[in-house]
Amino acid sequence: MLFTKMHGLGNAYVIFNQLDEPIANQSLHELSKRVSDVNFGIGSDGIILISPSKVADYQMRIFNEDGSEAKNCGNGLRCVAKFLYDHMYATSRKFTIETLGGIVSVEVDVDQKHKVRTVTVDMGEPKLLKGMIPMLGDPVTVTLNEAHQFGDYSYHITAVSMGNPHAIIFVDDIKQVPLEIVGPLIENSSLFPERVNVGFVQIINSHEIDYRVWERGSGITMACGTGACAAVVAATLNKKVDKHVPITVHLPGGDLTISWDEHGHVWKRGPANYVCHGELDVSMMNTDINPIGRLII
Ligand SMILES: N[C@@H](CCC[C@H](N)C(=O)O)C(=O)O
Repeated sequence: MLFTKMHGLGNAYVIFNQLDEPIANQSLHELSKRVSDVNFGIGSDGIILISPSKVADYQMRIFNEDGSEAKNCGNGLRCVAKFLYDHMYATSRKFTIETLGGIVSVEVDVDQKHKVRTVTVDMGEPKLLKGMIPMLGDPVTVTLNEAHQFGDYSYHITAVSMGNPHAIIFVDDIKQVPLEIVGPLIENSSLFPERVNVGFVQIINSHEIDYRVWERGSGITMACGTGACAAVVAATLNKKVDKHVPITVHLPGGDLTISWDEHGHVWKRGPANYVCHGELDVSMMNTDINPIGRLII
């Protein structure tokens, strides 16, 4: 099985391209757990599969490090767009990608050698109703700065779905947040029947925020694209940043530019990068031995 490891601001995914040949029949949940393992696998925050689509130009599926499948992945979309354009599957700079969370449009920006530099994604409209997150409570109400207790910690939550669920919490000092403790507490809270991604936001000024994330199914990551979008939506709803202007989101892995426009769509622009291409020995995946990626650098 050929693979490409890529990252969006340090949020790393092992990508399997099924456009020419489907990968061997096996549990994708198990594959993701094994491949993502940093000691016995390749090491990543999850895996992504690119396949043909009946309703868009391409299809993307994403599995977290713990093997669970997610409906969307903002950083993964930029990686997939770069892969498709650089490898000449996509011949136009604009194309569409189907995710379980809906169809998104991407537009690549290329350098002089015609390689993708940054990708802009129309992430669509955020969903705010509790029933759409999903979150316990009246399904037709919005969770806006709502107080909740998680073990010893009390936080005010704004809930936003970007195809996948995010709980956004504003704090004065993001560095003081014990993310490895409160992340899993909130992720697995009974408030969120499908678990939740947990993002902490510190407002820098009206067009700049700091954001740290605990991802559902992957833990602390260097960046989360859908989470950055959710953070800007939550900051706008809570009147903490300017409306309809580009907001710079500083993440541990780098910056993203997010705009929530007057038509209700969230736009995300940022880079995507390669780590390596390699070959995974499928026969080893069918035994108890953990997979080994043979890297072709
Ligand atoms: N890192 C991703 C989100 C990946 C899925 C997420 N952990 C979930 O389970 O919803 C991004 O960049 O958006």
